[in-house]
Amino acid sequence: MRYLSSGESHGPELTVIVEGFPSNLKVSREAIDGALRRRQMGYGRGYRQKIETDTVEITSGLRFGKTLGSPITIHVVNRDFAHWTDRMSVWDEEPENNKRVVRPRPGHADLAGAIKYDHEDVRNVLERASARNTATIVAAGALAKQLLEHFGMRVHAHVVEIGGESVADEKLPRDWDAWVAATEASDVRTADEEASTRMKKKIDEAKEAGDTVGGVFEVVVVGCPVGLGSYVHPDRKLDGRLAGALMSIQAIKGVEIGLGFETARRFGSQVHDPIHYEEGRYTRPSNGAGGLEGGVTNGQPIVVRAAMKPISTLYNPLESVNMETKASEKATVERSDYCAVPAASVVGEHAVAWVIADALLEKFGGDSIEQIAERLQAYQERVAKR
Ligand SMILES: Cc1cc2nc3c(=O)[nH]c(=O)nc-3n(C[C@H](O)[C@H](O)[C@H](O)COP(=O)(O)O)c2cc1C
Ligand SMILES: C=C(O[C@@H]1CC(C(=O)O)=C[C@@H](OP(=O)(O)O)[C@H]1O)C(=O)O
Repeated sequence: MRYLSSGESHGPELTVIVEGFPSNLKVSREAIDGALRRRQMGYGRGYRQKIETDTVEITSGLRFGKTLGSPITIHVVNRDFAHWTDRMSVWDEEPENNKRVVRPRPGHADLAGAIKYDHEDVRNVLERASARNTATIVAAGALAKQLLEHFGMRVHAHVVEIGGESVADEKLPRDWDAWVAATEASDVRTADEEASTRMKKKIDEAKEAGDTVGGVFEVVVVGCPVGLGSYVHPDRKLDGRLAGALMSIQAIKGVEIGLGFETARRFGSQVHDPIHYEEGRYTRPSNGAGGLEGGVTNGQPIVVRAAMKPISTLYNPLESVNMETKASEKATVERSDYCAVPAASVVGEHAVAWVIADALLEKFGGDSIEQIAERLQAYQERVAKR
């Protein structure tokens, strides 16, 4: 299964084509729209989200709401394009009419991208580098999530840290449904109200100072069968594939699986999960591995964390250089978010769902939902005998 996305942040639309998705899954368009809405929300977002109401139009790959096995084309309109038609014209080339962006913003692809692609106007870089494109990750991932849900797997993300303010470990939710409900009710997507107040204060502080903050989110997958991914070759290791999917989200600077970086500070006996055999099945009393050993799922919940750097555009800008005159000047200020960790957690949730669904299809093949179901059931019967 693969997907390809396109679209500039202030162009007419974003497009995603999903290929290799199995046939006969009844798809909920409302669920995709719901996921897109969740991505738009969160304390610290900028004015753009008041303009956009992301919803999908699906123009291929479905018939009467069921997948056909053919490529699925999804469109998300950029409502803001209406305000940018001159500056974002696809055909007319009148750069004189354009106010060019020439003072690259530190932390963005602006400078390196302009040099790499020979652009005089940094807008030619920032339009595609923008995290607006994360709507396409969510749209494709929302399809993947529905596939996983069909087979009893659930994926959810929550925010565990913003600007150094974190959710206390003992407050990390244990009950799945209560956790999801609490996360969704929170405007910073954390189930700990007290931490949420501290996080919002940090975001307010940053906003007041013309500054920005980052944070950490966690994605959890439950119901995954043992044996997705493989230890036999580097590019088949599921831990590497998950890390790659999360790291390629804009502004993600670190990924941890299970105890992650903490493993480096502990003795082995405090890191690895003992193996027991109880009531006819293998059990693990802890999950420091975060559900992955040797790049293979071990049947425990998958737990992955990602660290997001503070938003790059600062209203109180850092020093930059005018690329035309080479004079030292302040960086360009583009309309911006102050904190997008809650939004990024929704993106991460869908990036993870995509990778897991892809691994599920690899293991169980199948062009249709029915074929996958047969193979999954046969496999689970085998696993039960081990
Ligand atoms: C959901 C989301 C929203 C973002 N919003 C903004 C924004 O409003 N302004 C900004 O400067 N950067 C924003 N970013 C981050 C930039 O896109 C990112 O810093 C830039 O692409 C470079 O990141 P990289 O070096 O990790 O690739 C956002 C990122 C995400 C995931
Ligand atoms: C548009 C989205 O995020 C954008 C990501 C972004 C960036 O530089 O990454 C910059 C901002 O763009 P604008 O200047 O148009 O407000 C954000 O709003 C979105 O998430 O839908």
